[in-house]
Amino acid sequence: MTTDATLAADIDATCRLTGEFTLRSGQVADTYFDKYLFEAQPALLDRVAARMVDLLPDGTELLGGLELGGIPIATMVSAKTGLPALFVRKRAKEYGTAKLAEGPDVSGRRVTIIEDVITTGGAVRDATRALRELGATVEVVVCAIDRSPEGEDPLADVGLEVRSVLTRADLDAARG
Ligand SMILES: O=P(O)(O)OC[C@H]1O[C@H](OP(=O)(O)OP(=O)(O)O)[C@H](O)[C@@H]1O
Ligand SMILES: O=C(O)c1cc(=O)[nH]c(=O)[nH]1
Repeated sequence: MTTDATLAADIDATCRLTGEFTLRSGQVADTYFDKYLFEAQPALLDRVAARMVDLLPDGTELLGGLELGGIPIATMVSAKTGLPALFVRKRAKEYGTAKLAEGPDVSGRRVTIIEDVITTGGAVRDATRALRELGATVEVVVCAIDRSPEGEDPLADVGLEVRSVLTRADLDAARG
């Protein structure tokens, strides 16, 4: 098990923006965690990925990184574990291989989704349904930041367990 006592404070100091932000869900928030600001820093990305390795469920066969922000994280976790990565598009490409999930075939494989931020769970829900339609078994998402309302289980409706490196409460508590 990796311990990283300052990760929450370091991510918060790097990523927290304040202002008025329209989120993917259409919600308007006064706080935004810009994941690209930690993903762009290899040492921080490495620390987040190290924590994710500990959170991966046994039996994971493929790491499904969601476009766009989940992809660098999934790649780093893949490098640490040797598990193959998938690069999961929001929409299938309309030419060439026309794939939604780039990389190995997912049919019959156990995919753990790797995501950057969860707010309502909408993006992860869409990807879960799409991967299941392709024949994957999807039971767990590992995310860097879970900012969904405390005590709620945003993906229970699709039977998905959320495992997060950091919650909104962790980031608020670590705020300098
Ligand atoms: O839980 P939700 O309410 O769906 O919100 C979280 C999603 O919103 C962002 O996606 P966006 O499309 O903005 O991200 P990208 O920059 O990774 O493409 C974020 O990366 C999550 O995928
Ligand atoms: O819900 C979102 O769209 C969202 C929230 C957030 O804090 N960071 C992010 O990248 N997306």
